[in-house]
Order: sequence, then C-alpha cells, then structure tokens
Amino acid sequence: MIDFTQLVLASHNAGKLKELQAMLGESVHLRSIGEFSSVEPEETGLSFVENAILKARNAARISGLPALADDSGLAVDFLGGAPGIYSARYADGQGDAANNAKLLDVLKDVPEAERGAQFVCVLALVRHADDPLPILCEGLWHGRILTQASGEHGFGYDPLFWVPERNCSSAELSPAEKNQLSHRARAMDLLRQRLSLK
Ligand SMILES: O=P(O)(O)OP(=O)(O)OP(=O)(O)OC[C@H]1O[C@@H](n2cnc3c(O)ncnc32)[C@H](O)[C@@H]1O
Ligand SMILES: [Mg+2]
Repeated sequence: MIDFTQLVLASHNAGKLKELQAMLGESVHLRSIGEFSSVEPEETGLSFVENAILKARNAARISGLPALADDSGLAVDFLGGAPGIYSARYADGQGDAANNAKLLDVLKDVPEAERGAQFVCVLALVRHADDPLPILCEGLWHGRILTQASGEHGFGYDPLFWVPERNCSSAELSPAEKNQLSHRARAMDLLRQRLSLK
C-alpha cells in the first residue's frame, strides 16, 4: 500500500491547491510542484483525462513523490463545450480577467435559457512517473453563465458561474460552500472513496 500522506500537487494554480488541501484535511499534506520546479508542462492532450495524466506524470518525475493533478475547465453548451480544456488559455494566456471578458463578449446576445454550462474536473493520481494504472476521478457542476461578473471569492470563471442550487454565483459562495458543491469536490469525493480515506 502506497503512503499517500504526502502528495505533490501537479498544479501552479494557488486556487486549486487551497481548495484541494481543504477537502483532503490534515491527514494528507499536499506539496505544490512549485517547490520543485517553476516550469509548467505543455498541456498537449485533447481531453481533460490526457492532460491530467500528463501533468501528474511530470510532477511525479520531477519530485519523486506520488502526484495528484487536476485538469479542469468550463464547458459552455452554446459553444459546443468550449472553452473546455482550453479554458486557461481562452484569451491567449492573458489570464482570468481576460478569459472572463472574452466569454461575456462571445455570449453577449445569447438568452438566459441557452447559457447552460458545466464546470469539469478530472483528478489523476499516479504512484510514480511511469504508473501504468493512474487513478482517475471526474466531477461535473451544472450551472449557467451570467451576463456580468458577481462575487469576490474563488478564482478563474467563478464570478461568471451561476449556481442554481444556491441562487448566486460561485464567487459569492463561501470557500467552504464551494468545496461542498463544486466539480472539484465531486471528483475529490470519488478519489477519497478510491483511496479509502474518510
Ligand atoms: O494546469 P494547472 O497548473 O493545474 O493550472 P491551470 O490554472 O492552468 O489549470 P487548468 O489547465 O486545469 O485550466 C483550468 C481553467 O479552468 C478554470 N477553472 C477550473 N476550475 C475552476 C473553478 O473551480 N472555478 C473557476 N474557474 C475554474 C481555471 O481558472 C482555468 O482557467
Ligand atoms: Mg493548466
């Protein structure tokens, strides 16, 4: 049985680290890959699963530790699932504010009923860089895209994502509430079951 009390998180996104560490609790120490390297691997896959595995293997290789990767994004129905795996690069690498501005602009004439979207999260855990059997867990969160940003919490597209079950944007949820409901929380529930963590 592998010791998962110390895992490297294959992500340079501080928002993910915070959320995943909060979900895992104190029994697992998540170390950021940023402690080992500032070089981000190119995300060359065509799916969330491929990119998650690629990031996990890269982090395990660099750190020598078991590695957890999170590949996630926003799939907008009206855009046929875009920006999807390209969510972080939607506005050509100009960051969250530019990504959000571009999404609002692209959807500016789209009525509310056609603004459905899902956040997607795939978690991949590898025991070592060449692990032939990565553990894969997926979570989806259904909502819709607002016509203007609202809320200060979270990161990325959270201010644009309307959460029907709470009648607010995901950036208006407290961090603890988001961590109960989100795509990442759902994927993490499955991972905890797979690892027999409580
Ligand atoms: O690849 P790493 O280093 O993990 O960090 P990243 O930010 O590049 O992460 P991704 O490649 O998985 O891209 C995810 C994109 O989807 C957005 N995203 C993912 N989860 C989100 C969440 O919970 N709330 C808001 N936006 C989210 C995020 O802001 C990015 O633009
Ligand atoms: Mg990325």
